[in-house]
Amino acid sequence: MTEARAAMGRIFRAREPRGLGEERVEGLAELAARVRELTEAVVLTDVDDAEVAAVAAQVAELTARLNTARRQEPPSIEFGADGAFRHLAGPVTGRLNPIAPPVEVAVHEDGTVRGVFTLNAVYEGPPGCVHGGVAALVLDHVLGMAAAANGTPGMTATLDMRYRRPTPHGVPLTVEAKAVRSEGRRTFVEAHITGPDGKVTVEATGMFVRPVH
Ligand SMILES: CCCCCCCCCCCCCC(=O)SCCNC(=O)CCNC(=O)[C@H](O)C(C)(C)COP(=O)(O)OP(=O)(O)OC[C@H]1O[C@@H](n2cnc3c(N)ncnc32)[C@H](O)[C@@H]1OP(=O)(O)O
Repeated sequence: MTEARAAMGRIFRAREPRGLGEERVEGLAELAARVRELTEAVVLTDVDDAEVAAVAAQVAELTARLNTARRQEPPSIEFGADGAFRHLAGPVTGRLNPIAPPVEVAVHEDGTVRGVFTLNAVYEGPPGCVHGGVAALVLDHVLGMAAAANGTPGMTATLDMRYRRPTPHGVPLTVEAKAVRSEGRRTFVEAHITGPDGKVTVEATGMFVRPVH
């Protein structure tokens, strides 16, 4: 973990953000959670047209309120109080990003990254199933985290997916990733998603290339 932190620090030193502060993080995470609920409600609502129009007008007002003070960029990767890096506004694990499920991840001492998450109907592809591109999004992210946990963070150069069986939505899923080897600037990582029955639904391998600095 220390090696991973050093490597991440080297890459992000130039744009290491000021931390948001835990109180602000919790406030923004609460806002993102409410917007996630709103998004699901929009996808599933069956209220009448007048109510849809009224809610749309109210949501536009709320968006305008948030836009009265805007950052130039979303919060980037930073180190939390526990020393682990966190991607607060990322689209997979980011608690501050309403489009992130979010996947709750833990990085273990041996470099394995494990996450638990539930994808609701917002992420549907085929009826009742998670969209394959969303599964790829989740897997790419945890593969990247595992490359970083290995002390060899990098950009995704290749991503191979094997969709073994449909991934159901609305039920708890787990994801696990681990770096298997590094050669020069390249790190090879494997990952999979498991359904609630313990069966693997999707497998992925990724090759990550460490940027030159
Ligand atoms: C940056 C760190 C982020 C960490 C965040 C962690 C937490 C968040 C997790 C978020 C996770 C989300 C992550 C994301 O979403 S990352 C976003 C999605 N990925 C990208 O946008 C990457 C775009 N591509 C590039 O930037 C460059 O092409 C890269 C950096 C990949 C290589 O360009 P560069 O010019 O620097 O490299 P090089 O040409 O000197 O080649 C170097 C070596 O690599 C080999 N090679 C290269 N490409 C390929 C290929 N396609 N297949 C097979 N091999 C390939 C090449 O043969 C050579 O090997 P060797 O001859 O040395 O043996």
